[in-house]
Amino acid sequence: MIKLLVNVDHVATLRNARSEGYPDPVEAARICEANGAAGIVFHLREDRRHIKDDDAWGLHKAVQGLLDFEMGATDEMLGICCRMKPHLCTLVPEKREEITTEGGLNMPLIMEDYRTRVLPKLAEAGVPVSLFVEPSVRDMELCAELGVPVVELHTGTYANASEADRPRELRRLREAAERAHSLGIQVNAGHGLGFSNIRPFLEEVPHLAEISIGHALMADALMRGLPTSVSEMVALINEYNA
Ligand SMILES: CC(=O)[C@@H](O)[C@H](O)COP(=O)(O)O
Ligand SMILES: NCC(=O)COP(=O)(O)O
Repeated sequence: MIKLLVNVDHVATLRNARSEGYPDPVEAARICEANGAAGIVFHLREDRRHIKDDDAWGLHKAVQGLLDFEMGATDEMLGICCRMKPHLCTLVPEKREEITTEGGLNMPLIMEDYRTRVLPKLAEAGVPVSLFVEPSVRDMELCAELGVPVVELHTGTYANASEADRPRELRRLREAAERAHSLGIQVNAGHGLGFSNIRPFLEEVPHLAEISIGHALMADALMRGLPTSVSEMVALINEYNA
């Protein structure tokens, strides 16, 4: 059963453009859940460019379904996440100068730090961890070595690929999903997905548990309304759950 989690970061982006206090990401989360989303994702960035700490805590209080807290693995974020105890903490590479997350974690580079500093803190707080990773078989094996229960496959390269390159990107996603599943790891996926590209992805990639969609869904919602965008995306995903 594939679940849709909606990322509400860019409700906060719109609010912050004028600092008027609206639109409210917590209210958006309520609407998403009322229209079939299984949960909510937010990314509390170090620079607080969209979601702020109060939003994060407001979401923690309001969300009835799954809450996925995306973050860079800084000591500050680990402290907040360990206090909050969301359903899932998705660790992502974060760069201040990036416009959005540009890819998955550099697995060989982070192994030692995650093994010794990051994962023990989250384990002690009882927070399940997902690593946002490139769809590569090697990286699935490194995730298994770290003992993480969940991965989120980065779908951004697929989402931005030309028609000619899409089959290759879908193959990489399929092979990574198969390897993660065979290693007993839950397969989530996200970044850059939306109505324009999700069908081939759902057709090709097996073992999906949770899909997170933010920017494209919020852009669609601006034109058609959040209840319509969310309920149509849930219905579309459910075609592949049948
Ligand atoms: C991890 C991921 O792909 C996205 O959720 C990303 O964190 C989005 O960040 P922005 O919302 O800042 O673009
Ligand atoms: N984890 C991916 C996510 O939450 C949403 O990413 P995007 O749809 O905003 O690119």
